[in-house]
Amino acid sequence: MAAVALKRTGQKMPLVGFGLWKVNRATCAETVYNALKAGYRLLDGAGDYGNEKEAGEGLRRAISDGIVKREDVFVTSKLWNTFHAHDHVKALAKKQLGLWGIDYFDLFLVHFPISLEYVDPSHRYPPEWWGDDKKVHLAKVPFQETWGAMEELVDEGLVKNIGVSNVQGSLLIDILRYAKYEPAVNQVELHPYLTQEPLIKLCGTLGIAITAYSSLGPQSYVELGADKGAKNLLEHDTIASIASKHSKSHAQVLLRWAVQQGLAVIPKSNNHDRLVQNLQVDAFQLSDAEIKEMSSLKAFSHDPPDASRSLREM
Ligand SMILES: NC(=O)C1=CN([C@@H]2O[C@H](COP(=O)(O)OP(=O)(O)OC[C@H]3O[C@@H](n4cnc5c(N)ncnc54)[C@H](OP(=O)(O)O)[C@@H]3O)[C@@H](O)[C@H]2O)C=CC1
Repeated sequence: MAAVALKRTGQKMPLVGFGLWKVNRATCAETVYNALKAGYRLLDGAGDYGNEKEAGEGLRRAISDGIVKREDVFVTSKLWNTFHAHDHVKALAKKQLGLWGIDYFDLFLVHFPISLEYVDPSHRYPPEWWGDDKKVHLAKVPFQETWGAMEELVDEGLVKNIGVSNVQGSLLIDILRYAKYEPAVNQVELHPYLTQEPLIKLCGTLGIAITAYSSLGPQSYVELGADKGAKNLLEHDTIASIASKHSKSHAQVLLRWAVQQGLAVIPKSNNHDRLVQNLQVDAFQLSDAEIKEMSSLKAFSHDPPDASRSLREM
């Protein structure tokens, strides 16, 4: 499977992985087991997804059945916004590793570059480990403090690589000024409606790999201009026509568009046939003209996610 070598460690990150957001908790262990059996070698989880325990069960069952070894699977997890303070970072990473039942993450990302930190000292470790936003008082933790704690996770062997998510250019450049270990990955929303060209260029220059999420299109495409003719990307005529030329599904064409640009993708599906189909994006090639045509759909794009937007959405 195609992979990208991460800076500093040189570890290979598969370009196609399995996303765990909204994977039903009740069937998550089975889904993860089946994803590994089907050939996925990257699992993209997060504390916020609420299914890491079940994902870990699926992974450990696949290991004990001899389908994979731990070192064959690239496991990503993320630090949620309420745990940016120095002491919370390690506590959370350890808690999440415990849920998975593994002793290291291949990649640990700061989920959003905003912090909603508990300021009440009696809530040093909040009762609900993913946080109860009603009890949170906004207390901005300087990103440098969070990043320093992320670096300590590397030094202690709890994580192999560290990175960020939903980060735009200015903060990336800021991190480089104080980082002992530069971010290896930036995970962002990226698809033909939100092509993120300046960010791709910047990350390319800095040697930071990009993982694209929502590759099959934004969930909120209506906000992007349904009134101006914007369509669900999966149903867009341009995608349909390219897919039919290659005898591939619309989803495969959307995933191929990213992978062919060297971007990793992490499609999620609760449906086994779609899960299998999403892995099969290596056996065909889009032409440069097709990539360009798809990228031109960005006419309906919205501003990249930023801290204020993310805050509003929580
Ligand atoms: N860092 C961050 O802030 C974020 C990270 N992510 C990560 O990215 C992953 C993927 O992103 P996500 O936004 O979930 O969206 P995707 O683009 O992967 O999927 C969107 C929906 O498309 C459906 N789908 C999947 N495969 C196919 C197919 N072949 N044909 C038709 N429909 C299909 C799925 O429904 P069904 O299950 O019914 O198949 C799914 O709910 C997440 O699981 C998560 O790991 C996501 C959002 C934010």
